[in-house]
Amino acid sequence: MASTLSVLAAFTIIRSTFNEFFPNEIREYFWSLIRRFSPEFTLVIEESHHGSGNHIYKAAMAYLGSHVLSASSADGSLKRLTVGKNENVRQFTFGLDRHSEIVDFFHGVPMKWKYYSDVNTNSNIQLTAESRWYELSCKKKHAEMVESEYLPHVIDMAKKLKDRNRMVKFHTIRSESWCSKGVNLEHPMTFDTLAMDGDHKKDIVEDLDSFINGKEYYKKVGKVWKRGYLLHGPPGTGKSSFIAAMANHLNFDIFNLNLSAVKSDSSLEYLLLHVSNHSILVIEDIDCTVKLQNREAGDQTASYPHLQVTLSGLLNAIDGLLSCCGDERIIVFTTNYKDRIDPALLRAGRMDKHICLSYCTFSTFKQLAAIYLGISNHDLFSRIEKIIGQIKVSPAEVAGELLKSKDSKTCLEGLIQFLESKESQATPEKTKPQGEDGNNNKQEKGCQSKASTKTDMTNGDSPNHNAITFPVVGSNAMTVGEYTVKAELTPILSAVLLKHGDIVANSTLNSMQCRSSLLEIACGIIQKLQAVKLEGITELELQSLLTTVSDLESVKLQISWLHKRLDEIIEAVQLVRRSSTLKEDKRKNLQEIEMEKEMESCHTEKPELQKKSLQIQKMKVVTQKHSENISSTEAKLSYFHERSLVDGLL
Ligand SMILES: Nc1ncnc2c1ncn2[C@@H]1O[C@H](COP(=O)(O)OP(=O)(O)OP(=O)(O)O)[C@@H](O)[C@H]1O
Repeated sequence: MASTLSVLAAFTIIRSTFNEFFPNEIREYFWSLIRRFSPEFTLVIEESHHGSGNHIYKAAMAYLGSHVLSASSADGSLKRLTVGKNENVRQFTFGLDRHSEIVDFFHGVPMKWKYYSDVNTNSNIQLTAESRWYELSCKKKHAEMVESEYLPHVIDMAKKLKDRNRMVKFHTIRSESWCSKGVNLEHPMTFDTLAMDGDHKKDIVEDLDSFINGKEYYKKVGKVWKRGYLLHGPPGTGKSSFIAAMANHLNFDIFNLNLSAVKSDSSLEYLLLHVSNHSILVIEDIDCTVKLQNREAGDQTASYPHLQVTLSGLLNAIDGLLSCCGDERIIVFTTNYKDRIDPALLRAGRMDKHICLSYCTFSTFKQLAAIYLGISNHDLFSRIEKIIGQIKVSPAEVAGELLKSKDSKTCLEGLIQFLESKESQATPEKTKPQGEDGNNNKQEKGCQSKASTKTDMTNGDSPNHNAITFPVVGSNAMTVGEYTVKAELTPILSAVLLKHGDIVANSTLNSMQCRSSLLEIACGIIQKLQAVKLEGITELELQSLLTTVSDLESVKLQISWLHKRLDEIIEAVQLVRRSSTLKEDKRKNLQEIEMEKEMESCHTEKPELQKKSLQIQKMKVVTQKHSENISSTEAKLSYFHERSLVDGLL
């Protein structure tokens, strides 16, 4: 290589001396003669090609940029390099300086690259334009290899280098189209810092890698190059963190699609059509953002009539448009309730991988301790192991405790206290809701949730509110058909029997007295819901009602419709809480932005200014996300604000 370069250097000197003494026409003639008899051939790769950007030029720039630094330090022949960086890349990018040369070896064949630029001045219109080009030279006998192998290799490598170095962007929608630029996603989560049980992490990373390296495979088997992931599990178990880790691993942009802000199926199609390649399309809380409730569970439209995107609209958009107008795309759905999603959405080919992120096990805790505290063992671990297996605590809660101090012992003691207080707050076995997150009575299928006997009720409800009394058949009883219930409940019972048929007909209890009591309890729940507004009932009260409904279902009372409605109301109550937290966060953020702006005006030094602007930008993004979440939450809540809690049930 050294000798090749010294020959090249000598050749350059002769060439420039020659250029000084002879006019242009003679020089041109001379070089054309040389070229005719030369064993070499040269490709000129100009910056623009037929009036538009030349992809090969751009690829050469990126490809050579990755070689120049090592070439210059290897033999010192390259004395001048260009270097640069902007907000769209992670690392410095290097390049060949004007009239510099580099030799790249491909299958042992030297490929000579030289970079040129020239300024052309048009004196008539006083316009100057710089033209830039690369010249790639090699022996004529390798011309075919250059075309069929080397240039594709340069393009392929350039793409990989570019993908590796680009900043991951986060895109959101505004007024039903994607915000134009997206913001840099500088989320630090990676698969190394994400705690997960067992070998799941390894499997997932392998799955992602085989997906991005699978272009040829997908082509061969005639499949569109896309993959769907369903992330399910209770709040705070790392679903969003998982998406960030995915984006960082693949260096893919995230397109966060808030379906409740999309007004129609055709708007959805438009949005999906404008998601770029090499990206992750995220649809969070899929179970409650569109009319996608499990079709088998009954009428969907009654539940959330304000939502516009339909299940078939979503299926069409995913299968139709994504299939033919994009490449290398990942689509991620998240939900806290997998069993509420229609099976059509979950089938392989749409959601290829279902990943459950569940409550913290001892193994997850140990990973968090290693990540947050840098320890793999401690005397206090055995106490934590004992409690953590008994309660439902999310990794987010554990991580929060581990962040409180830099001292491991203090953190672990704090965590033990926290776990113990959760354990003591939990509702007793008899009234516990059975759902995975303690808020939903259904156990998530396919999710390794812990066999917990406790529930997390952190909404400040007093345990006394749990005591709901039901009417008992007494002297003021009246009959409806064969059943006798308290007089005030007869209108409800009549309406129930009319709308849902004889819901007690299949009950395992045979006596009319028992059956009447079951009906009376069910009607009592409806009466209770009729009498209150969303704000007038606590989550704990609702959980208690739900437990009763489950008991009634266990003796085959057909009231899945009531169960479903209670689930929805509980979710709405949680949304109310979430909405007020978001509003508070947003308020604080806006305050902080104002303060940062003031401080920005006090800083005159450029780096400080940039830092402040960056902080403000980040906070604006968070605030924007909060606003979107608040409006989607309010949209969901408006249904219950405008109606009775039992609207449509009777
Ligand atoms: N598995 C995990 N490993 C490491 N950290 C975690 C994990 N799960 C949660 N965390 C921590 O908790 C925080 C909140 O978690 P995250 O937002 O990812 O949960 P989520 O499941 O998306 O919650 P939600 O359903 O409420 O949106 C994260 O920023 C992270 O610090």
